Amino acid sequence: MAASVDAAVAVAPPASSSAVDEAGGAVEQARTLIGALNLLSRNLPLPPDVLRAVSSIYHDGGAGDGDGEAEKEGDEEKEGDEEMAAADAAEEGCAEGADGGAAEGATLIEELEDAIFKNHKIPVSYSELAALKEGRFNASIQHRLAELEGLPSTRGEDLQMKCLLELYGLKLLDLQKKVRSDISAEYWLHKKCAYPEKQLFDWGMMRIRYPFAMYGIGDSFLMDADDVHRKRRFTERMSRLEEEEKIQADIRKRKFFTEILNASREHQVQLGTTFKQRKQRNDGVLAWHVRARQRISRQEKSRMNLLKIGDQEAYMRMVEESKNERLKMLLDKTNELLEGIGKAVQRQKDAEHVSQPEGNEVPKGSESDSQISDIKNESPEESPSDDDADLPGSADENKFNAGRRLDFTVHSIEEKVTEQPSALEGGELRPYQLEGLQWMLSLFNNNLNGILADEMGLGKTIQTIALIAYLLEKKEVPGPHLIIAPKAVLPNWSNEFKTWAPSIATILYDGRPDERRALRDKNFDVQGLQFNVLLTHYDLILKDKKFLKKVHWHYLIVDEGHRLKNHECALARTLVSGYQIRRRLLLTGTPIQNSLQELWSLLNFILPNIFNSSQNFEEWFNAPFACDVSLNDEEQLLILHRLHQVLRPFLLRRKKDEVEKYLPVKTQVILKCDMSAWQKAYYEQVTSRERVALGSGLRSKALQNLSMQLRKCCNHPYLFVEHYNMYQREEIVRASGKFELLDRLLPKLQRAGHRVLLFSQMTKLLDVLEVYLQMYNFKYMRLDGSTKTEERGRLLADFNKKDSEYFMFLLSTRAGGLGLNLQTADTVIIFDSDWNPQMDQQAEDRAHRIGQKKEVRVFVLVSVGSIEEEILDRAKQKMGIDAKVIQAGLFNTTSTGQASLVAGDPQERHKLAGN
Ligand SMILES: Nc1ncnc2c1ncn2[C@@H]1O[C@H](COP(=O)(O)OP(=O)(O)OP(=O)(O)O)[C@@H](O)[C@H]1O
Repeated sequence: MAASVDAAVAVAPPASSSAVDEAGGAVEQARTLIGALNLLSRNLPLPPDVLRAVSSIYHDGGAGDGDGEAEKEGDEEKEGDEEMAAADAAEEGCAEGADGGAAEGATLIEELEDAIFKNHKIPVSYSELAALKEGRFNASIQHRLAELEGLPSTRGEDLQMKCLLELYGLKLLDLQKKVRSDISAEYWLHKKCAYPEKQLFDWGMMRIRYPFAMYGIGDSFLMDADDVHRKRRFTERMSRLEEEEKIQADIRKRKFFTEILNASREHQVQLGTTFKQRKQRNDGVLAWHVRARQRISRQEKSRMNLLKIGDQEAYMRMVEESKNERLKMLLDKTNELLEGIGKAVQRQKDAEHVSQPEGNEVPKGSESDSQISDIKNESPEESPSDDDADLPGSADENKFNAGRRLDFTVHSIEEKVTEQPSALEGGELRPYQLEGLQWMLSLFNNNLNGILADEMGLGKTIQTIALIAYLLEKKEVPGPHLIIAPKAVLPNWSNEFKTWAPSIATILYDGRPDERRALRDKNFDVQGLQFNVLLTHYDLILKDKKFLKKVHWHYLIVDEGHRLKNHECALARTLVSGYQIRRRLLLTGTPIQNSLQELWSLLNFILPNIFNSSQNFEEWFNAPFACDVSLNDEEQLLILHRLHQVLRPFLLRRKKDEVEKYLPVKTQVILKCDMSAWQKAYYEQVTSRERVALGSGLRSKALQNLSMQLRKCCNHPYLFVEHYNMYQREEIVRASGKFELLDRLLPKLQRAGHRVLLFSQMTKLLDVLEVYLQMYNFKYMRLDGSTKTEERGRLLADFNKKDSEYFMFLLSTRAGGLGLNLQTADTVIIFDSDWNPQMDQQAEDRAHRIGQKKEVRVFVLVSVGSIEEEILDRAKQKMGIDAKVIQAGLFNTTSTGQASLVAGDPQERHKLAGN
């Protein structure tokens, strides 16, 4: 205890000069301290007043200031031990040179401090304690340094050296601490950062350096005291680690984002490449489709071109190559039809061959002999028959040239006509007329019948007369031939026969019954027939069937053959069933008037064994005209071409602009006129009244009647009143818009030297017109259904004669539109249009025909806002069918291939004939 007190005294700070002034206080403090130490050495608790005094002394700074202390931290970490060892070493060194009780005194002081702190009621924080210890430690170092520096140099050399070493060692203490701390931190960081995944765990362990069990409950103060340095270091390290970690996290983040960025860039590049590839692929596919479409449309175009130029074989080859199943099916079906027709034709020819072995039909011309002999010498077995499926060439080839094969089958026996028969005296046949004659002769030679369908005014009458003359002259076929024509046309026929072939005996079988009986008595005598040709009209075919059917007619020629457009009509039935006729020839300028059905009826009439089913025909060929069948342009054209192939061998049609190049043109002008107030009132009344009538059930009749009444309104109101003569001259014009227009037009036409044909559907209107023309002193003639046959001839002759005084010819469209030659007129007025546009066209062509020298003007009068506008529209539609079927058909001889076959390679003929 004494030692402790001494030590306490020894380590007590030396008294300064100022302290001397307070010496009393210091003595007192020393006493207090000594008393306290005595108590403590006996393990007695410090009374509160002593403790307070000691505390106050201590806190006033006296106790710890300048003390050279050394800490003992037995369980401290290595670094702590090293520090303490260094401190101890320093203290040991000092002890040798100074008094050795200083360390012991310091220990007592520490114990005293600890006791004070233990008994201190106010808790001392860990940091305060740490700071206290640190302060004590530093003070002892400073104290020792001062001691060492203050030592006299007179001591022994060894001691002097030791003291110097200690002095330098202590001076290096701070540096040593710093170096050690840096090295350990670096080492730790290096170690920890090498295994970043362990960091969290290690950090946790660092924070809980010792297990809690090592400290007793309530030893938190102690724990804190132990950890003070460690925590500080840890705090530093932590902050460094955190910093490092932050940097690492930042680096990782950057790396991560860089990777993401790179990946996204890579992805973008990849996407770009993929898009590029996909685009390339899509572009390729698109380009392929475009090319395919272009190829298809090119193919379509070239197929259409082939169709248009009529190269069926090349066309069909292209269709075969294409993958168009629909076209193939159409071709196959129509091919079947063509094959069927071809076989039927062959059957008919064979049958005729057998039944007429004497063969009037065999050509006798020297030129044709060689061509025909082969066929003539053929036995029936050798000739191509319907069941000869083994015609040369592959089935495909047969399919490709089915049209040509049909053509050849029909016209297999050819006879070239180079000059007209000498009996034809009236003029010289034009080249196309000679071709027409040759075509008709070909049908005759092949035991077949046909339709001569040249445009009106191209000389069908003359060509027929030429055929009859040729048969008489070259074939020794004198007839008898029966020519049936509309009554109005009979005089024309009679005149043409007289003009062109006066040597051919012709009788015009017409007139009253007694006149006809007289004719029969004269010409049908027991020795035979006294005529070559009998001309009559349709009515008498029915009326005088009893007599006429007894004759074996060689040729039946029906002019205006479209009369037979209904194969069920009485005339057709009578001719087919009641008459003995070997050959039939139809003449018509308008083979199609309304529908394809009509055309089939004509074909059925001329060749009933071949065109025996309208069903197939219509099924396949009516499609382009049916509203409910959807066909594209090519399909329509194809069907029309196939139809033309069927028709071509049996139908010959030439158009004026093709063959009569010098014929002046015909122009049509539609003149629209307003109706007068009177006409409009009537028009209104008719429509409202008929509307009421329509409700009563008689719909179609009412409609027909309505149409007729409306057309009357459009023409003239006088058609509704009885005594129009009572009106004044001006009234007749003012009452009708069309008359007003005529009133302005006619004087001009007359002054300009034109001559006018005026056609109307209504004879009553012709009456009104007559009144008007008389009022104005226009010279006119009139022809309608009531005009007698002999009178008609005279009228035509008077009108056509040179310097005729007649300015106008009034004609009813029905009676005057057919067969008349009125080419001395150059103006045609269609006062009211027919529902059938072909009727109007026939009327127009009375003037526009061979012999016409001037341009022909056609004026069509139409009342504005009336039914007549609808009639015009309908007319256009109907003309469309005609344009498709007939006009586009190239039914001239060159396009039939017939001419080319005649002139062509004999091998080709043989090939087609199957020989
Ligand atoms: N080769 C010719 N030389 C001179 N005139 C001709 C010739 N051919 C025809 N004609 C004349 O042309 C006119 C019309 O001839 P044709 O009456 O035979 O025609 P079409 O075709 O029968 O007419 P439509 O169909 O109207 O009855 C007639 O006056 C006729 O005399």
